[in-house]
Amino acid sequence: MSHLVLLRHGQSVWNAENRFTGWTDVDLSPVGEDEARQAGRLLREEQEAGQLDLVGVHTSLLTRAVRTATLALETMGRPWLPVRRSWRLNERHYGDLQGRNKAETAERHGLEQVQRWRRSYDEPPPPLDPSDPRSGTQDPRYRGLPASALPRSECLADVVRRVVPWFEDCLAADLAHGDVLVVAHGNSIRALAKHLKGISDEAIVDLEVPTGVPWVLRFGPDLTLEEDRFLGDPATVAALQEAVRRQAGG
Ligand SMILES: O=C(O)[C@@H](CO)OP(=O)(O)O
Repeated sequence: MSHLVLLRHGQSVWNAENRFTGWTDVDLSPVGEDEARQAGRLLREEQEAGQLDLVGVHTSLLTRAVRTATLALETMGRPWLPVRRSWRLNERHYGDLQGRNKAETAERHGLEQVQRWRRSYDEPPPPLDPSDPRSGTQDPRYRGLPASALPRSECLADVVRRVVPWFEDCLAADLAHGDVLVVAHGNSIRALAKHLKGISDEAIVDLEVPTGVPWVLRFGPDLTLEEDRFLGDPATVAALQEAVRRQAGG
């Protein structure tokens, strides 16, 4: 038996400003730092109850996930756990929407269109021009990647295509040895959950992941998913999910 904990980073500065973020490297807000520590406290309780024994951690290459992992591990009392990072866990690239306010974008393009860009499985937002200063082509963290691999916009299906090979090559082997924490982003976690829980292209539209709430998946032999639960009060988690759903309005 092993556990996979999926943790969306704490609230970022742009989450607080209700702006599309994607691959933009935005730091945690003070609220997000608190959420990361609270996630660490919940994980420590699981650990003390004998329900969790982390052997490793994975994060994306984005600062908000890196710092959330650090704060949570310090609070758990396991700052020494080995950590690996991959661009494949990055947030979905939000193309030309990156930096724009979600509610203002809905006023401009209509709520229905914005919700399709946010949640449909296969409709990517308008792409970013490679010459746009918001493009990551000069970012040293991606220097190992060919420029053609850097997305200019992604739909959730694109994220599934980059996350599933990472799960199979990297994470599945780790889970054979024990419990693993993955600190990533709303849409990379939705992509992973889609794969692990066999959620359909239609039903994935309804899955929302709140910031800073650990989501524990328990696997049996042969990586069969046996149970999954968010840590914390269910009504609070449901209210946080609803708030994410309504970020563009409605
Ligand atoms: O802006 C983003 O990168 C994501 C996560 O914050 O937004 P959304 O939840 O709208 O997909």
